[in-house]
Formats: sequence, C-alpha cells, structure tokens
Amino acid sequence: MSRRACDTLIRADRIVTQNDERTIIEDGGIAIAAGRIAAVGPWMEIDAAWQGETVMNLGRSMVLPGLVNAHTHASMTLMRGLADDLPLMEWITQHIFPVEQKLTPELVRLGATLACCEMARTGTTAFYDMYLMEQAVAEAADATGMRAVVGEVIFSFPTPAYANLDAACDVVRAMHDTYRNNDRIRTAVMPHAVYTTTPELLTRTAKLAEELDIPLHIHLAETTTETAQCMEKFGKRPVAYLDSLGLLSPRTLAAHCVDLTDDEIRRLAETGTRVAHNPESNMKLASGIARVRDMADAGVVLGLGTDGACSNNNLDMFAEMSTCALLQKVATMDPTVAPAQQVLDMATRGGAACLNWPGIGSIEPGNLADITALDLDQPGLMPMYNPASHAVYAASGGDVRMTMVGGEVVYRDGAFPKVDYPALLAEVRSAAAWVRKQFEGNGK
Ligand SMILES: CSC[C@H]1O[C@@H](n2cnc3c(O)ncnc32)[C@H](O)[C@@H]1O
Ligand SMILES: [Zn+2]
Repeated sequence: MSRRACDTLIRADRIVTQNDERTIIEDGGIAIAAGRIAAVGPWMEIDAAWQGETVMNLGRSMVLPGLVNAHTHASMTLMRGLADDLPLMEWITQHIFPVEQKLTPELVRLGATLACCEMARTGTTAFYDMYLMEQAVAEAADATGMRAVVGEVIFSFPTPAYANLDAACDVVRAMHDTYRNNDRIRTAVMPHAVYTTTPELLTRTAKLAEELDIPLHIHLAETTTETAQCMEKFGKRPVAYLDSLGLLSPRTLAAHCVDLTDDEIRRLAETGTRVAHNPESNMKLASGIARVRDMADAGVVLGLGTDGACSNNNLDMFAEMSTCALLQKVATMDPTVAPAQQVLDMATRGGAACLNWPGIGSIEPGNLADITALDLDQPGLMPMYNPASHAVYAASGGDVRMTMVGGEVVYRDGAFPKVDYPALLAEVRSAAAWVRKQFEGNGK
C-alpha cells in the first residue's frame, strides 16, 4: 500500500490527545500536513499510512496539546520582580500604571518577545493578551510563531496609544484590519475593568465587539475592593453592573472572577460568559480564591491563565495547573476537588473555548498542529503511571523539550528557531536598566 505524504511525522512514547474520550496512545504517531493534524494513532498504523518529509522521533516523551494561557499581559515580563508583595489596587495604581504610561512600542515588543520565548519554552502555544500598544505584542507573537488573541487595553484615561475613547476604538479597528486574514493572530476588544472605565465606555466596547464580530475580554470581580468601589460608584456589584450594560455573553472572557456570589455564578453560566482563572496572581496579590468547583458545577466554561509576569512571576502553565489544583483542595478542604484531568482540561480544551478558537486544545484529525512534548526521562517525571497526574502535579515547564504551533517548531531542546535568542537577552538586559530606574522614580 502506498503511503500518503505529509510534512511531519511525530513519534512519542505517549500521546495525551485530550479528545472527547481523553484517549491516551502508547507508542503513538501524529501525521502533520499544512499545519494541521492529518492523523493520530498508534505509531505502527501512522507509519504504515503516512510518509513524512520530516520524522521527529521524540522517544521517551509525552506529547500533549499545546497549553493555552487564557489571560496574560505578555510585555509585563520586563517588570518581573519589581513591585512585589503589594495588594492589587496599590500595586497597579501606584507602581504599575505610572511606569506603563512611559512605555514605548519597542519596549512592549521586547517584553512580549521574551514572554513568547518563555511560553514556548514551557509548553504554551496560544495566549490571550491585553496590553497597551498591543500592536507590538501582535508583531512579537507573529514573529516568534505563537498563536494569540490580542487586544489594546481600553481605559477611560489616555494612554501612550490613544487620547480618548474614539481614538481607542480606532486602534482596535486598525488592528482588526491588519490581522483579519492572519492564521495565528486574532484581535479582541478589551476594556480593562469596571474600576478603570465608565458605563459609556463599556457599552461602546460591547457594541464594537459585536460590530466587528470579535471577542471581548475584561478583568472582573478580582477583589472585594473592586466590588466595594463598583457598589459605591454604580450601585451594583461588578457582575450585575456588566450584565446591565450587556457585556455578559459567550463573546466575553472575564479574567479572575474571585468575588462571586452563587447568583453571579449562575448568571455567568446562563449567559455563556467564559472565565479565565488566575490562581497564582490571585494568591500573590492576595485577591482571594476563585470558586472553581462551584463555577464548573454551574457549567461555566473555565480556562486557566498566568496573568502578567509581574503578578505571578512566571508564565509557566504547568506550574499554574499545579497551583490551581492544590489551591482548590486546600480552599475547600476536599482533596477530590479540581482533579488532575479537570485542571488539564482547563489548560487545553477550556482555554480553546476561552479563546473562541475551535481547532486547538486537543490532538485530533483536522485540528491545528499545536503540540508540546515533555521529556519523560527527567528524574522528576519517573516513573509514570498517570499522564494527566504527571502533567498537573509532577511536570514543570522546564521539562518541555519541544513546542510546535501550526506544525512549526517554536522551541526545541534549548533553541528558539524563530528568535535570535542571544540578541534578545542582550536587549532585555539593557531595557531592564531603564525599567528599574522608572520604578525607583516611583519610590519602589
Ligand atoms: C494595559 S493592559 C492591562 C492592564 O492590566 C494591568 N494588570 C495586570 N495584572 C492585572 C490584574 O491582576 N488586575 C487588573 N489589572 C491588571 C496591567 O498592568 C495593564 O495596565
Ligand atoms: Zn490581568
């Protein structure tokens, strides 16, 4: 029988497909053609049916769908480790915002490029990003080969990217135009939060998202302080306030969602609003613990995100999965809560739903070839009985040996084929001196 041609054949000891049946294949193979998964199955069958231009034998590796970081601010890598150990409102208003007002597109691009390397290095293939001068983030994601949903953050005050709301909407439209035919970069509308916007701004952004038929992303119910401010200013709690302005829908991804009542959880589920859970950021800023079990039980679509590297302080989704599972157990004093498979689902299939991006989050024929591989010969991954447990509790991003987006390798065995990594490091080192000076200027 003649074999069908494909671009790449991958062989690995274990393939965790994350398909509907959560099939795990031993000594498996994946055939990749034109950036998509053409076939997946036992290596004997794949090898018999497919002829790969390149054959990547990953040996004792566990292949997984690329992880999806459902909420981040990539460029904040440049501020990693500055302004630690503060509560959200003080951290953001007194330390972060003043420095962000002085950022340039070059710095935003540099921080995002570093973030893309960190994400590729730690098994993430797609991320949902909100920042200022986001065009530069889009360019970084495009150049490094990553998949991203990007959006210019919209505040009710001017930023280096726009002077007012009309101009902010123009920035969103222009980015949407630039990337409308891009396979890996999509755009979304991103009002920052209820405490940095106005009702008019939120209504306008919801209309813009509908008009352009793109998603909307916002920080929501992150702290009890946010709730108190929202009550005082608008007479409603954050979820009811967004609901009254028409912002709750399957188009919307809400980050954090920590301070929620039972009714609010029901409302998020009813409206199909997706939630990006950010446990490490919530812990570091002492924002609280999101009610993951209750949200999942109510049917809320859940993804997992790191938030920015300044409130985490890394972009490692393997670490985030572990934290998510452990935090839920201690919060509920129930070790059965947030089991490994559910948490792995959040970081893969759930993330795909949060990004509104069908075709990622599982390894199945027809899906995009977004794949990562853990090195099972690492001492911390020996022996292996349960792959989902390994991915969530035992692995760290440092165990990743290969990451691929749309069939293209973005990280393999210490190398970033699409990045001049030594040059990037040199640039980051010199930018760090400027960043440190800005923070010193803010009394930190
Ligand atoms: C300018 S883009 C996004 C905006 O959000 C800020 N940010 C980072 N982490 C958080 C968080 O946990 N809650 C609210 N806002 C956050 C970031 O510094 C940017 O200003
Ligand atoms: Zn955030």
